Amino acid sequence: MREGSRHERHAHGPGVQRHRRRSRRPGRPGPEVTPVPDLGLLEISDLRVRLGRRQVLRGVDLTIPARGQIVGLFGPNGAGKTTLMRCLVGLLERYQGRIDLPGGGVSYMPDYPYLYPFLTIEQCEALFRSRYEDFSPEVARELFDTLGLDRSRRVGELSKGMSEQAHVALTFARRVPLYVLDEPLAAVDPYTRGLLVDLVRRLRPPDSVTIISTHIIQEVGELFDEVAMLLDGQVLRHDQVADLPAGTELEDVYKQEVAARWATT
Ligand SMILES: Nc1ncnc2c1ncn2[C@@H]1O[C@H](COP(=O)(O)OP(=O)(O)OP(=O)(O)O)[C@@H](O)[C@H]1O
Repeated sequence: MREGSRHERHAHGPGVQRHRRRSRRPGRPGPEVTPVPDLGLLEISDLRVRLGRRQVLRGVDLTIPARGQIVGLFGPNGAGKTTLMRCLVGLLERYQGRIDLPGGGVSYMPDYPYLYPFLTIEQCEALFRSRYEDFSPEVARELFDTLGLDRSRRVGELSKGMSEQAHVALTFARRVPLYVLDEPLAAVDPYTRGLLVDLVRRLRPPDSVTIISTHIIQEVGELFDEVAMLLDGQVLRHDQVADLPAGTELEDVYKQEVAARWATT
């Protein structure tokens, strides 16, 4: 939990400019109007990050309205996925450009385990509950029950895949408009991956955005509504999965794009 706390503290740091929802005040009765959905928006404009002597992000532009969709973030090793995610959650504040997030909090799962190994899952759950007002014990219970994770077991005793499941479940048990998960499924077995995918689809808030970085493109292709491909610190392409030609294999698209880009540089 130690890292989670740190992340959350920084997730609202000064580097992140937030898009705020307008509050609605009761007014005089007026003409009947169809309410316009007050959707949040994730908007990244010309994001640039330098780490040491390396220009890691070189002008990332990405706009995603928060409509409950799941966005897959792909890209070869070193493309800048983790760096981009760290900017989004406020862990990396030294950047140029602009980030507007849907107001209301971020639930982040980094690419390494952070739960205290000496706590049971149940105790981790209690910690989340006391730490985050937006934590839903009902959603947590449904996630853990469906996954079949024994909540009385200590985190340190779990297998790698089980530990990943526990991290993912706790991440999604929070009710926030933005979920950011850095390679959450690498060690989870294919059957449970399917279960998790279904759970996330069913349980995510309808006006949220979920961003998941992964190298397992083929198997979880059906998970994503959108895919953004990052290469050399820039967004190479951003597609709605529904707009891709029928039968398109995401992995093939991705490999062709990377090969084409690297052939010209
Ligand atoms: N602290 C740092 N100092 C200098 N360079 C860094 C630092 N952290 C990351 N980098 C560099 O930034 C680039 C992007 O790294 P990042 O971890 O964002 O890539 P990634 O797309 O998440 O890669 P992977 O798929 O391997 O996880 C890499 O070239 C990496 O070496």
